[in-house]
Amino acid sequence: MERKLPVTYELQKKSGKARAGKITAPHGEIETPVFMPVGTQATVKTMTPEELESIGSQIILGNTYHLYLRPGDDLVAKFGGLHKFMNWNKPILTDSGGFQVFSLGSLRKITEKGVEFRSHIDGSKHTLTPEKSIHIQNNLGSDIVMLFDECPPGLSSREYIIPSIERTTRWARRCVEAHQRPDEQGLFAIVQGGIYEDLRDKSLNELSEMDSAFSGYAIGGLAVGEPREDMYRILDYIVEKCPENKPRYLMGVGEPLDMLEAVESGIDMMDCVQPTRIGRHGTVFTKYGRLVIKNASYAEDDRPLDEDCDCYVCRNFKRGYIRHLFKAEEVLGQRLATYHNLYFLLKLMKDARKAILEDRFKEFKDEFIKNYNMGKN
Ligand SMILES: O=c1[nH]cnc2cc3nc(NCc4cccs4)[nH]c3cc12
Ligand SMILES: [Zn+2]
Repeated sequence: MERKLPVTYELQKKSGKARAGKITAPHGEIETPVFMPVGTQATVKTMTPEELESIGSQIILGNTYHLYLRPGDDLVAKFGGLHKFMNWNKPILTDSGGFQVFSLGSLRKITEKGVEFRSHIDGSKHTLTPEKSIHIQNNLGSDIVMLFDECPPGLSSREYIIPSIERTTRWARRCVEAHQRPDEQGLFAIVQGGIYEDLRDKSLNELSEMDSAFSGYAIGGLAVGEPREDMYRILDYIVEKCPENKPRYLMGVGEPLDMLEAVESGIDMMDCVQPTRIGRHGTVFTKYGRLVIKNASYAEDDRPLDEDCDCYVCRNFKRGYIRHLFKAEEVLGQRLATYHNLYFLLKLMKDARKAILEDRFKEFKDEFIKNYNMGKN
């Protein structure tokens, strides 16, 4: 008989292809659409768990590659797993590490067995395999475990992608076999196929053979340098073909306009390092587009970062002050910009959810895009 999956999804409302729903995971419920802040090394950089909760974070991401290299998944397990180690008591999704090996590791070699690489920290040699990736994620104790996949470089040829999909499918079978806690940690599939509709079908069809093992489906292989219109075309094609009764997760997307396009195609979950990374460098999201706070024009500007934002930062600090903090290299500047950027994306998803529930998502999206493209700051 079909075993009960540890992560389940309830579709609550559709507005076009856009969906509002609720994910139930071992560490709590998640209202979707949802943005997932990235906590690479067991911390969402510069934020405390208390601050993350206060801005409405429902689920965060941990990186298997980083935590395996440092401090080691065995040590995290000794502390009772990642939730206890970092004092985050809501859901956590861990990625599988394959993508980070290629975006961070060096001297990589990909074989049927897995991926050989040298650590970006100390150059030590390692091999990550489907089994090893799943066992690390079992040690971390995340609510959602990602398959170990290959994300072909952006704009790879069909000749490269076809065999890559077939190996990723063989790896998927090995991940399902290796999973030690299928009743406690939900396993998500990752659909590949580049920018080719027929290869997206191929990947999804091969993974669907194992559907009973999957709590959700991720769309991989995007936001890796392909033209925006290709990403949108593929999303519009493949997302609605994923099972309607399971969450759909778009990996690596965190630009406001891309997020709304993804929601419109039927995506429920997204993650991206952008809001925290650009925040630390002084770029913030506002209703009217991005704003680079170190720009001299803001030196005497007594407006909040975003006059339409009701976050703690926008209610208490002016652009001139935050610019000063960045110019003086005061770490509070990085914290305030990060806090606001995360709040901005979390609120965008909350507003998108409300628009879907009221069946006016298209209007909501068009209005946001009109303002965001004004660029008047
Ligand atoms: O197919 C994928 N498989 C597993 N992890 C991913 C993470 C991903 N992150 C991005 N884009 C955001 C980026 C982050 C750093 C460089 S690009 N695209 C991604 C694709 C994948
Ligand atoms: Zn704000």
